[in-house]
Amino acid sequence: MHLGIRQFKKDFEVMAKEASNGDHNSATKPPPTPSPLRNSKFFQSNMRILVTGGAGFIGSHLVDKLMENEKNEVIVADNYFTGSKDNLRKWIDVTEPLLIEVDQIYHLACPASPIFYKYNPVKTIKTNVIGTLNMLGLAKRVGARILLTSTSEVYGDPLVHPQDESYWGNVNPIGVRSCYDEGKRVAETLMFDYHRQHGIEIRIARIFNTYGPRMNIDDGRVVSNFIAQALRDEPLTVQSPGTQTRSFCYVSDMVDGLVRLMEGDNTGPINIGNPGEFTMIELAENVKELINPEVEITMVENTPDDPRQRKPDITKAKELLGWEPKIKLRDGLPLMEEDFRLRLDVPKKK
Ligand SMILES: NC(=O)c1ccc[n+]([C@@H]2O[C@H](COP(=O)([O-])OP(=O)(O)OC[C@H]3O[C@@H](n4cnc5c(N)ncnc54)[C@H](O)[C@@H]3O)[C@@H](O)[C@H]2O)c1
Ligand SMILES: O=c1ccn([C@@H]2O[C@H](COP(=O)(O)OP(=O)(O)O[C@H]3OC[C@@H](O)[C@H](O)[C@H]3O)[C@@H](O)[C@H]2O)c(=O)[nH]1
Repeated sequence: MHLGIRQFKKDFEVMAKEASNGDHNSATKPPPTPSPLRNSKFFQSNMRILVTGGAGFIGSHLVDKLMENEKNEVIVADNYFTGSKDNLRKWIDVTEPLLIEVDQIYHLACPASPIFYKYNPVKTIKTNVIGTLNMLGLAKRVGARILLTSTSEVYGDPLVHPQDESYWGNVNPIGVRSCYDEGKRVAETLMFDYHRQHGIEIRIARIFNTYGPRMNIDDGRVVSNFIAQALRDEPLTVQSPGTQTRSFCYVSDMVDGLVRLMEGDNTGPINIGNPGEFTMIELAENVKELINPEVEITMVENTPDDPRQRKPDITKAKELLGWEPKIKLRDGLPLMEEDFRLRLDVPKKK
């Protein structure tokens, strides 16, 4: 039986007080001893897992998956900037004081939609840098394994195609996206420095564009925009030139990949994404055909530094995790449509 989910509204600046980083330790320090609680009878049968950003889109699906295992106890830390309590409502059945001893940390907290991460860029970079530092401090203190959800945006506007993990990227360090992409690059650096210096068990997933039910209707990312527009009979806004590409992964495939990475033996970074690549015009045409053949497609202005191409090389994920995505874009879009129809109250025409 699971003990229920403990959920608290938390910001990493507050969390700083709880997680001692202990940066005075030298490079020769042996790995930290896992929390002694791990060996107790109770905790052998119960894995305690912290999910930061667990009220968000990917995070809440990950929580659902982790809660399928009745021995797991899941704790969520989220400040509800882009996440919502509704995403977790079915799990909130127990309110207890927070146990800050955990075995695993899935560190997702960070706004992911460009509109939201650019809204308060200083906060975005603080979340990525200070937030990750604090979670690493917590991992170090309790001996937990920590997984960071990094991003394909670490490759910037890539000059190598498709992108494999050895590519160092082409990122504008002073651009409007850098709070996010440079923020995630520093987060990766911190993960590896804590691993090398303090022996922390780390996992890094480089997530490529993920879509599915529960995305915020007005999240601003392309798949949710197009589906909401198609259902509202509004033109699909393709940002120019429309030939830029993305590769879209369905959320259940993503969550499966994240759990495999956490449970496996490889630190990563490992690309997790679906290599099916589409231009934004092709995506709009697919949404039009599948959801609303009457809807218009219109070309609008783009934002600065928009990557022109993006497609994961997933050789590493296949070989090291035995993972590959199962759900094609044309099968995933109708699943998301169903969820958006319910939330927008637009029934399917007969
Ligand atoms: N969805 C994608 O396509 C994608 C692609 C690459 C990487 N990622 C990464 O995966 C993670 C989850 O993405 P998502 O799509 O679920 O985004 P999301 O915006 O739906 O979820 C992010 C969650 O983090 C919370 N959060 C933000 N700042 C916080 C802070 N300072 N303290 C506590 N909580 C905070 C938000 O309230 C939200 O619940 C992010 O780290 C993102 O960078 C996502
Ligand atoms: O209405 C829209 C929105 C977006 N777009 C285009 O669609 C493409 C994808 O844009 P999105 O805003 O969905 O997302 P991006 O690919 O730019 O960034 C994404 O990928 C990396 C992740 O870390 C981020 O979470 C996510 O924001 C871009 O080329 C953008 O110009 C449209 O054509 N129309």
